[in-house]
Amino acid sequence: MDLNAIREKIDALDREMVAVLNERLKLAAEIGKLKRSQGGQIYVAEREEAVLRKVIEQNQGPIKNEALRAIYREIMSAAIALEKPLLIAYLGPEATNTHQAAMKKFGASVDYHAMATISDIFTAVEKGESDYGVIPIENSTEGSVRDALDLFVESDLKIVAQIYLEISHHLISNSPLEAIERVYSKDQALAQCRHWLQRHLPHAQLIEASSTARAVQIAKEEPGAAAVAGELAATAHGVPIVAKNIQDKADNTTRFFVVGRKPSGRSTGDGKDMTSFVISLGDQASANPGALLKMLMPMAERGINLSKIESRPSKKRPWDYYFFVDVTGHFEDPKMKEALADLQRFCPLVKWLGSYPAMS
Ligand SMILES: C=C(O[C@@H]1C=C(C(=O)O)C=C[C@H]1O)C(=O)O
Repeated sequence: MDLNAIREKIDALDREMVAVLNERLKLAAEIGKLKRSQGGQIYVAEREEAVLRKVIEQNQGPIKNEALRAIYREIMSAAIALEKPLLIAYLGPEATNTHQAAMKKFGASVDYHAMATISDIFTAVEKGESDYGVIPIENSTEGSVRDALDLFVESDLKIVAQIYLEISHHLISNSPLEAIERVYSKDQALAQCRHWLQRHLPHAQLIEASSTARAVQIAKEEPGAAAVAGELAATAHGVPIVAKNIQDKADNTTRFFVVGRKPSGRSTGDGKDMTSFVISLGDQASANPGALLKMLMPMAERGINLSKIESRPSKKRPWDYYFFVDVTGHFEDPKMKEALADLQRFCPLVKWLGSYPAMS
Protein backbone atom coordinates (compact mmCIF):
# COMPACT_ATOMS: atom_id res chain seq x y z
CA MET A 1 0.00 0.00 0.00
CA ASP A 2 1.29 3.49 -0.76
CA LEU A 3 1.24 6.39 1.70
CA ASN A 4 -2.00 7.90 0.35
CA ALA A 5 -3.82 4.61 0.50
CA ILE A 6 -2.72 4.07 4.11
CA ARG A 7 -3.82 7.61 5.04
CA GLU A 8 -7.22 6.99 3.49
CA LYS A 9 -7.57 3.90 5.66
CA ILE A 10 -6.58 5.94 8.72
CA ASP A 11 -9.20 8.57 7.80
CA ALA A 12 -11.85 5.87 7.50
CA LEU A 13 -10.89 4.42 10.90
CA ASP A 14 -11.02 7.88 12.47
CA ARG A 15 -14.57 8.33 11.13
CA GLU A 16 -15.53 5.02 12.73
CA MET A 17 -13.82 5.88 16.01
CA VAL A 18 -15.58 9.27 16.27
CA ALA A 19 -18.93 7.59 15.62
CA VAL A 20 -18.24 4.90 18.23
CA LEU A 21 -17.06 7.48 20.76
CA ASN A 22 -20.23 9.50 20.32
CA GLU A 23 -22.32 6.38 20.71
CA ARG A 24 -20.49 5.65 23.99
CA LEU A 25 -21.01 9.24 25.17
CA LYS A 26 -24.74 9.11 24.42
CA LEU A 27 -24.99 6.02 26.63
CA ALA A 28 -23.16 7.87 29.41
CA ALA A 29 -25.62 10.77 29.04
CA GLU A 30 -28.47 8.25 29.46
CA ILE A 31 -26.79 6.93 32.62
CA GLY A 32 -26.53 10.54 33.76
CA LYS A 33 -30.32 10.94 33.47
CA LEU A 34 -30.87 7.76 35.50
CA LYS A 35 -28.43 8.98 38.15
CA ARG A 36 -30.16 12.34 38.39
CA SER A 37 -33.56 10.72 38.86
CA GLN A 38 -32.20 8.20 41.38
CA GLY A 39 -29.75 10.52 43.15
CA GLY A 40 -26.62 8.58 42.11
CA GLN A 41 -23.05 9.82 42.01
CA ILE A 42 -21.86 11.24 38.68
CA TYR A 43 -18.23 10.23 39.13
CA VAL A 44 -17.97 6.56 40.10
CA ALA A 45 -14.37 5.69 41.00
CA GLU A 46 -14.87 1.92 41.22
CA ARG A 47 -16.64 1.75 37.84
CA GLU A 48 -13.87 3.79 36.18
CA GLU A 49 -11.21 1.47 37.61
CA ALA A 50 -13.19 -1.54 36.36
CA VAL A 51 -13.50 0.00 32.86
CA LEU A 52 -9.75 0.67 32.77
CA ARG A 53 -8.93 -2.81 34.02
CA LYS A 54 -11.09 -4.45 31.35
CA VAL A 55 -9.74 -2.26 28.56
CA ILE A 56 -6.16 -3.08 29.54
CA GLU A 57 -6.94 -6.81 29.81
CA GLN A 58 -8.27 -6.71 26.24
CA ASN A 59 -5.28 -4.84 24.86
CA GLN A 60 -3.33 -6.89 22.31
CA GLY A 61 -0.87 -4.07 21.44
CA PRO A 62 0.97 -2.41 19.88
CA ILE A 63 -0.64 0.44 21.86
CA LYS A 64 0.94 0.73 25.34
CA ASN A 65 -1.31 0.31 28.36
CA GLU A 66 -0.25 3.75 29.60
CA ALA A 67 -1.41 5.34 26.33
CA LEU A 68 -4.70 3.48 26.52
CA ARG A 69 -5.18 4.66 30.10
CA ALA A 70 -4.60 8.29 29.05
CA ILE A 71 -7.03 8.01 26.14
CA TYR A 72 -9.69 6.41 28.32
CA ARG A 73 -9.13 9.05 30.99
CA GLU A 74 -10.24 11.68 28.47
CA ILE A 75 -13.13 9.57 27.13
CA MET A 76 -14.51 9.11 30.64
CA SER A 77 -13.88 12.79 31.43
CA ALA A 78 -16.01 13.74 28.41
CA ALA A 79 -18.67 11.25 29.56
CA ILE A 80 -18.80 12.75 33.07
CA ALA A 81 -19.05 16.28 31.67
CA LEU A 82 -22.05 15.23 29.56
CA GLU A 83 -23.78 13.79 32.60
CA LYS A 84 -23.27 16.96 34.66
CA PRO A 85 -20.67 19.75 34.66
CA LEU A 86 -18.37 18.83 37.55
CA LEU A 87 -16.28 21.25 39.59
CA ILE A 88 -13.12 19.90 41.21
CA ALA A 89 -11.40 21.90 43.97
CA TYR A 90 -7.66 21.33 44.32
CA LEU A 91 -4.78 22.73 46.32
CA GLY A 92 -3.66 25.65 44.19
CA PRO A 93 -2.46 27.89 42.77
CA GLU A 94 -2.73 26.69 39.20
CA ALA A 95 -0.13 24.20 37.96
CA THR A 96 0.71 22.61 41.35
CA ASN A 97 1.36 18.88 41.63
CA THR A 98 -2.13 18.57 43.09
CA HIS A 99 -3.53 20.24 39.96
CA GLN A 100 -1.63 17.72 37.86
CA ALA A 101 -2.93 14.84 40.00
CA ALA A 102 -6.51 16.15 39.71
CA MET A 103 -6.19 16.30 35.93
CA LYS A 104 -4.77 12.78 35.88
CA LYS A 105 -7.94 11.57 37.61
CA PHE A 106 -10.66 13.75 36.07
CA GLY A 107 -9.26 14.71 32.62
CA ALA A 108 -9.70 17.86 30.59
CA SER A 109 -13.52 18.05 30.28
CA VAL A 110 -14.37 19.00 33.88
CA ASP A 111 -13.83 22.35 35.61
CA TYR A 112 -11.13 22.97 38.19
CA HIS A 113 -10.96 25.49 40.99
CA ALA A 114 -7.68 26.35 42.74
CA MET A 115 -8.02 26.77 46.53
CA ALA A 116 -5.54 28.36 48.94
CA THR A 117 -5.60 25.72 51.68
CA ILE A 118 -6.64 22.10 52.24
CA SER A 119 -9.15 23.35 54.79
CA ASP A 120 -10.77 25.57 52.10
CA ILE A 121 -11.13 22.48 49.90
CA PHE A 122 -12.94 20.57 52.66
CA THR A 123 -15.29 23.53 53.21
CA ALA A 124 -16.04 23.95 49.47
CA VAL A 125 -16.95 20.27 49.08
CA GLU A 126 -18.90 20.14 52.36
CA LYS A 127 -21.00 23.14 51.27
CA GLY A 128 -21.55 21.68 47.80
CA GLU A 129 -19.72 24.57 46.10
CA SER A 130 -17.39 21.96 44.57
CA ASP A 131 -18.34 18.40 43.68
CA TYR A 132 -15.01 16.84 44.70
CA GLY A 133 -11.74 17.93 46.25
CA VAL A 134 -8.22 16.72 45.52
CA ILE A 135 -5.68 16.93 48.35
CA PRO A 136 -2.11 15.66 48.80
CA ILE A 137 -1.91 13.08 51.57
CA GLU A 138 1.62 11.64 51.64
CA ASN A 139 4.91 11.56 49.78
CA SER A 140 7.06 8.44 49.49
CA THR A 141 10.17 10.22 50.79
CA GLU A 142 8.84 12.99 53.01
CA GLY A 143 5.84 11.31 54.66
CA SER A 144 2.38 12.59 55.45
CA VAL A 145 0.76 15.94 54.81
CA ARG A 146 -0.31 16.51 58.39
CA ASP A 147 -3.01 19.19 57.89
CA ALA A 148 -4.84 16.83 55.57
CA LEU A 149 -4.95 13.98 58.11
CA ASP A 150 -6.11 16.28 60.92
CA LEU A 151 -9.02 17.65 58.87
CA PHE A 152 -10.52 14.18 58.41
CA VAL A 153 -11.17 13.82 62.15
CA GLU A 154 -13.84 16.54 62.15
CA SER A 155 -15.18 16.29 58.61
CA ASP A 156 -18.00 14.13 57.27
CA LEU A 157 -16.45 13.99 53.80
CA LYS A 158 -15.43 10.60 52.49
CA ILE A 159 -12.30 9.52 50.61
CA VAL A 160 -13.74 8.29 47.29
CA ALA A 161 -10.56 7.66 45.26
CA GLN A 162 -6.80 7.91 45.43
CA ILE A 163 -4.25 9.08 42.89
CA TYR A 164 -0.55 8.25 42.71
CA LEU A 165 1.59 10.77 40.88
CA GLU A 166 5.28 10.35 40.24
CA ILE A 167 6.85 13.63 41.21
CA SER A 168 9.64 15.09 39.11
CA HIS A 169 11.19 18.28 40.42
CA HIS A 170 12.98 20.65 38.07
CA LEU A 171 15.06 23.76 38.68
CA ILE A 172 13.16 26.54 36.91
CA SER A 173 14.64 29.99 36.30
CA ASN A 174 15.22 32.77 33.81
CA SER A 175 18.85 32.89 35.05
CA PRO A 176 21.56 30.33 34.22
CA LEU A 177 22.68 27.96 37.01
CA GLU A 178 25.81 30.06 37.82
CA ALA A 179 23.70 33.18 38.47
CA ILE A 180 21.16 31.59 40.83
CA GLU A 181 21.35 33.02 44.39
CA ARG A 182 17.94 32.10 45.80
CA VAL A 183 15.79 28.99 45.39
CA TYR A 184 12.10 29.10 46.25
CA SER A 185 9.75 26.16 46.74
CA LYS A 186 7.36 24.40 49.06
CA ASP A 187 9.14 22.95 52.11
CA GLN A 188 8.56 19.34 51.00
CA ALA A 189 9.96 19.98 47.51
CA LEU A 190 13.09 21.68 48.89
CA ALA A 191 13.57 18.73 51.24
CA GLN A 192 13.24 16.25 48.38
CA CYS A 193 16.07 18.01 46.45
CA ARG A 194 18.28 18.83 49.45
CA HIS A 195 21.41 16.96 48.25
CA TRP A 196 21.21 18.14 44.66
CA LEU A 197 20.87 21.77 45.82
CA GLN A 198 23.79 21.39 48.25
CA ARG A 199 25.99 19.99 45.48
CA HIS A 200 25.08 22.37 42.67
CA LEU A 201 24.04 25.54 44.48
CA PRO A 202 25.90 25.38 47.83
CA HIS A 203 25.67 29.14 48.41
CA ALA A 204 22.10 29.70 47.34
CA GLN A 205 19.55 30.71 49.95
CA LEU A 206 16.62 28.24 50.19
CA ILE A 207 13.34 30.06 50.78
CA GLU A 208 9.98 28.48 51.55
CA ALA A 209 7.02 29.41 49.35
CA SER A 210 3.37 28.51 49.87
CA SER A 211 3.38 26.19 46.82
CA THR A 212 5.66 25.07 44.02
CA ALA A 213 3.56 27.07 41.55
CA ARG A 214 3.89 30.24 43.67
CA ALA A 215 7.67 29.67 43.70
CA VAL A 216 7.70 29.76 39.89
CA GLN A 217 5.74 33.03 39.90
CA ILE A 218 8.40 34.56 42.22
CA ALA A 219 11.29 33.15 40.16
CA LYS A 220 9.77 34.66 37.04
CA GLU A 221 9.93 38.17 38.52
CA GLU A 222 13.17 38.12 40.56
CA PRO A 223 16.57 38.09 38.80
CA GLY A 224 18.88 35.48 40.37
CA ALA A 225 15.92 33.48 41.70
CA ALA A 226 14.95 29.94 40.80
CA ALA A 227 12.07 27.66 41.75
CA VAL A 228 11.85 23.94 42.37
CA ALA A 229 8.61 22.77 40.75
CA GLY A 230 7.04 20.44 38.20
CA GLU A 231 6.89 20.78 34.46
CA LEU A 232 3.27 21.98 34.46
CA ALA A 233 4.25 25.04 36.52
CA ALA A 234 7.20 25.85 34.23
CA THR A 235 5.00 25.63 31.13
CA ALA A 236 2.07 27.50 32.71
CA HIS A 237 4.27 30.47 33.67
CA GLY A 238 6.60 30.32 30.67
CA VAL A 239 9.82 30.00 32.70
CA PRO A 240 12.59 27.72 31.36
CA ILE A 241 13.80 24.55 33.05
CA VAL A 242 17.50 24.94 33.93
CA ALA A 243 18.00 21.40 35.32
CA LYS A 244 15.64 18.44 35.01
CA ASN A 245 14.80 15.78 37.63
CA ILE A 246 16.78 17.18 40.53
CA GLN A 247 15.04 15.11 43.25
CA ASP A 248 17.43 13.06 45.39
CA LYS A 249 15.45 9.82 45.19
CA ALA A 250 14.62 8.49 41.75
CA ASP A 251 11.33 6.98 42.93
CA ASN A 252 9.44 9.92 44.40
CA THR A 253 5.69 9.46 44.40
CA THR A 254 2.93 11.48 46.04
CA ARG A 255 -0.40 10.00 47.00
CA PHE A 256 -3.51 12.18 46.76
CA PHE A 257 -7.07 11.62 47.96
CA VAL A 258 -10.24 12.60 46.16
CA VAL A 259 -12.84 13.61 48.76
CA GLY A 260 -16.57 13.76 48.16
CA ARG A 261 -19.85 13.91 50.03
CA LYS A 262 -20.96 10.32 49.31
CA PRO A 263 -18.89 7.16 49.67
CA SER A 264 -17.64 5.01 46.78
CA GLY A 265 -19.16 1.58 46.24
CA ARG A 266 -17.40 -1.76 46.32
CA SER A 267 -15.19 -2.72 43.39
CA THR A 268 -16.04 -5.93 41.59
CA GLY A 269 -13.79 -8.70 42.92
CA ASP A 270 -11.98 -9.07 46.24
CA GLY A 271 -8.93 -7.14 47.34
CA LYS A 272 -9.41 -4.29 44.91
CA ASP A 273 -10.40 -1.70 47.50
CA MET A 274 -8.69 0.03 50.37
CA THR A 275 -10.25 1.51 53.48
CA SER A 276 -9.06 4.26 55.80
CA PHE A 277 -10.05 4.70 59.45
CA VAL A 278 -9.11 7.01 62.25
CA ILE A 279 -9.06 5.34 65.64
CA SER A 280 -8.57 6.63 69.18
CA LEU A 281 -7.71 4.40 72.11
CA GLY A 282 -8.59 7.11 74.63
CA ASP A 283 -7.05 6.56 78.08
CA GLN A 284 -6.16 2.93 77.39
CA ALA A 285 -3.20 3.94 75.22
CA SER A 286 -1.01 4.95 78.15
CA ALA A 287 -2.72 2.98 80.95
CA ASN A 288 -3.08 -0.40 79.34
CA PRO A 289 -0.11 -2.51 78.23
CA GLY A 290 -0.75 -3.98 74.81
CA ALA A 291 -3.58 -1.57 73.93
CA LEU A 292 -2.04 -0.78 70.56
CA LEU A 293 -1.61 -4.48 69.81
CA LYS A 294 -5.23 -5.06 70.82
CA MET A 295 -6.29 -2.34 68.38
CA LEU A 296 -4.61 -4.15 65.49
CA MET A 297 -5.77 -7.67 66.36
CA PRO A 298 -9.37 -7.44 64.98
CA MET A 299 -7.86 -6.81 61.54
CA ALA A 300 -4.92 -9.25 61.79
CA GLU A 301 -7.17 -12.09 63.00
CA ARG A 302 -9.33 -11.75 59.91
CA GLY A 303 -6.48 -11.55 57.42
CA ILE A 304 -7.15 -7.88 56.72
CA ASN A 305 -3.86 -6.44 55.58
CA LEU A 306 -2.72 -3.24 57.26
CA SER A 307 -0.71 -1.13 54.83
CA LYS A 308 -0.21 1.99 56.92
CA ILE A 309 -0.54 3.26 60.46
CA GLU A 310 0.32 6.76 61.51
CA SER A 311 -0.25 8.58 64.75
CA ARG A 312 -1.10 12.27 65.18
CA PRO A 313 -1.51 14.20 68.42
CA SER A 314 -5.23 14.60 69.15
CA LYS A 315 -4.55 18.18 70.38
CA LYS A 316 -7.14 17.53 73.10
CA ARG A 317 -4.57 16.73 75.78
CA PRO A 318 -0.84 15.97 75.73
CA TRP A 319 0.20 12.46 74.61
CA ASP A 320 -3.26 11.56 73.34
CA TYR A 321 -3.19 10.27 69.77
CA TYR A 322 -5.32 9.56 66.75
CA PHE A 323 -4.22 6.55 64.73
CA PHE A 324 -4.75 6.77 60.98
CA VAL A 325 -4.96 3.31 59.51
CA ASP A 326 -5.15 2.06 55.90
CA VAL A 327 -6.26 -1.51 55.31
CA THR A 328 -7.09 -3.59 52.25
CA GLY A 329 -10.77 -4.29 51.56
CA HIS A 330 -14.04 -2.37 51.50
CA PHE A 331 -16.15 -1.13 54.39
CA GLU A 332 -19.00 -3.33 53.16
CA ASP A 333 -16.93 -6.56 53.21
CA PRO A 334 -18.41 -8.83 55.92
CA LYS A 335 -15.05 -9.36 57.64
CA MET A 336 -14.39 -5.61 57.68
CA LYS A 337 -17.75 -5.07 59.40
CA GLU A 338 -16.87 -7.69 62.01
CA ALA A 339 -13.44 -6.14 62.61
CA LEU A 340 -15.06 -2.74 63.00
CA ALA A 341 -17.62 -4.06 65.48
CA ASP A 342 -14.76 -5.56 67.54
CA LEU A 343 -12.84 -2.30 67.44
CA GLN A 344 -15.86 -0.27 68.47
CA ARG A 345 -16.18 -2.41 71.57
CA PHE A 346 -13.06 -0.92 73.14
CA CYS A 347 -12.10 2.19 71.16
CA PRO A 348 -13.92 5.45 72.00
CA LEU A 349 -13.51 6.59 68.39
CA VAL A 350 -13.51 4.49 65.24
CA LYS A 351 -14.30 6.67 62.27
CA TRP A 352 -14.57 5.36 58.74
CA LEU A 353 -12.93 7.83 56.37
CA GLY A 354 -13.80 6.03 53.14
CA SER A 355 -13.24 2.99 50.93
CA TYR A 356 -11.81 3.47 47.47
CA PRO A 357 -10.24 1.51 44.59
CA ALA A 358 -6.72 0.33 45.43
CA MET A 359 -5.37 0.95 41.92
CA SER A 360 -4.40 4.27 40.23
C1 LIG B 1 -21.03 6.39 32.60
C2 LIG B 1 -20.88 6.45 33.90
O1 LIG B 1 -20.45 7.63 34.57
C3 LIG B 1 -19.08 8.02 34.67
C4 LIG B 1 -18.35 7.71 33.42
C5 LIG B 1 -17.83 6.45 33.21
C6 LIG B 1 -17.44 5.99 31.83
O2 LIG B 1 -17.35 6.84 30.94
O3 LIG B 1 -17.29 4.76 31.63
C7 LIG B 1 -17.68 5.58 34.32
C8 LIG B 1 -18.02 5.95 35.59
C9 LIG B 1 -18.50 7.31 35.91
O4 LIG B 1 -17.46 8.06 36.47
C10 LIG B 1 -21.16 5.28 34.80
O5 LIG B 1 -21.37 5.48 36.01
O6 LIG B 1 -21.19 4.15 34.30
